[in-house]
Amino acid sequence: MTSPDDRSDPTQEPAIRDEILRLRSSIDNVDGALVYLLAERFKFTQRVGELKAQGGVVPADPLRERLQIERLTTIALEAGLDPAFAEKFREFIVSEVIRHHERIAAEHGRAGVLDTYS
Ligand SMILES: O=C(O)C(=O)C[C@]1(C(=O)O)C=C[C@@H](O)C=C1
Repeated sequence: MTSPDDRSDPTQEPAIRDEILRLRSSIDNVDGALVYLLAERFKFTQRVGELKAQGGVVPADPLRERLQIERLTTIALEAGLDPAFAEKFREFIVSEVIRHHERIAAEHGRAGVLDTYS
């Protein structure tokens, strides 16, 4: 498959160009893996959202998030990643999950109302 990067020629200098193109291929692999991993994560959180709605549990869990931040800060430091960036990334994903949970809870609520009157 051709990616837009294959068509973007960074420089005429062959040695530099070749290394950049090799690196871009590795970057594409990592980006693809991240998308697959995120899709897996959202499958798990979808189920958590359904269970929370079923059990009447609120979407956000601040204690769980505090533990996530502690754990990911340690991992980021070990891995040589800026922990502030790791936290921004976690927060970005978890906010989206909470939005999904809220939608699932609203749908569950509506289904509950329909059940009552059916
Ligand atoms: O673990 C949960 O309770 C979840 O709903 C999952 C999750 C997450 O995406 O990791 C999302 C929202 C909560 O605030 C905490 C964690």
